[in-house]
Amino acid sequence: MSTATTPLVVFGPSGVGKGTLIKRLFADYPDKFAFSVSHTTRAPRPGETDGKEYHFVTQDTFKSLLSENAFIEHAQFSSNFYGTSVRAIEAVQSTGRRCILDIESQGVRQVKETDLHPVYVFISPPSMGVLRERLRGRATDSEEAIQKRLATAITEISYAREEGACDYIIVNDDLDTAYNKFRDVALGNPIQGDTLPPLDD
Ligand SMILES: Nc1ncnc2c1ncn2[C@@H]1O[C@H](COP(=O)(O)OP(=O)(O)OP(=O)(O)O)[C@@H](O)[C@H]1O
Repeated sequence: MSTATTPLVVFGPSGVGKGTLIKRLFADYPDKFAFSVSHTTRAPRPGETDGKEYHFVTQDTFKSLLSENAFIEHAQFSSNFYGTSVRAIEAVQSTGRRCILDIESQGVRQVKETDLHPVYVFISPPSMGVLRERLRGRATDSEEAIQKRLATAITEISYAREEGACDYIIVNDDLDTAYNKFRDVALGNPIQGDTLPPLDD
């Protein structure tokens, strides 16, 4: 299968730099990569267009799509449902682009049950201390929200330690070094992956 048809799943704790890496990839290769458009039951925010940021659907529609196995992964955040449909991935593939999925380990586990067979990349922080500093430096969350994200980070990291959880581990310490590795994986070039740091600090 060519890389244009094999999706790339990117996961890792919140604040590790997934968005930073993906944004740079999209900027460098605007015609090669894209996110799929997810479904959500949450209301559109001002400026959001149906089919662009999300496919906005009702709870009933979401449930019927779910029962038709339309989603390769889905999750609930507060009272809203979010899901990635097979068709949304196919829509990206039909443009000749590689589909990038930025999801949590809960979603990764679900994708593993499907016949999608993507490439899985785990983005690791160099240490828990650095992750904490990045979350604080981003200054988008309260200290309480940061503590919650750090607790969730433990779940993400312990999943990455499981046998066969990921094809590649990239430690996002120096951004350019991590990006070069990430770009190579995204372009379908094999890399020497990193080993997971102890992350016991
Ligand atoms: N290698 C790096 N060195 C220093 N700072 C970095 C590095 N990579 C990312 N950052 C910074 O860390 C912060 C978190 O990055 P980012 O928002 O991309 O994380 P994320 O994994 O996408 O988080 P979320 O899952 O919550 O969206 C940002 O302020 C970003 O600029």
